[in-house]
Amino acid sequence: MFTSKLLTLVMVVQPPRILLGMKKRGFGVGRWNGFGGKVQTGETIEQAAKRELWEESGLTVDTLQKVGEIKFEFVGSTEILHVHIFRTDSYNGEPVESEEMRPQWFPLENIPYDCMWPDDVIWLPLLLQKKKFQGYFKFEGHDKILNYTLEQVDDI
Ligand SMILES: Nc1nc(NC2CC2)cc(N2CCN(C3COC3)CC2)n1
Repeated sequence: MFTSKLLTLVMVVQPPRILLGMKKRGFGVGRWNGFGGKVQTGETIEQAAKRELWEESGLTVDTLQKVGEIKFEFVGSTEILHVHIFRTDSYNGEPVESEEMRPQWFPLENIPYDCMWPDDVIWLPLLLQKKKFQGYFKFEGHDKILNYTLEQVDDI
């Protein structure tokens, strides 16, 4: 019996650069990532994505583009992480460090994949090409991908 945990992830992309945050604590600490977190009762997934982006980076956005969904399974756990992934090219404010994240701009030609979750190098290029995708990754621990599926979709 698997349970599903709804999570959000927002990638702020302003070619030729992408905004990432260094996770300072908790799940994924020490890795660069987009901004996101849990979906609270009574909010939509998109509202949660905007809230978490603001809480973690200080940025507000008018619109988010839904670009993908990825489910993550971990050997030995019955909890599936169901991550809804969004992209935005425009935002208001300036990025500020939070308790959770230290934001930094990176050139799209030099994304620090070695210091990100191992799945990112597989799906992030699709996001950057403005493709929509659906995926499933099975992890052993936090560093090893045992297997995965990733398909482009017309609607997500
Ligand atoms: N890029 C990327 N990869 C992931 N891979 C799976 C872990 C193997 C997960 C992931 N997120 C799930 C965790 N979420 C945290 C913020 O509060 C919870 C951010 C988005 N983000």
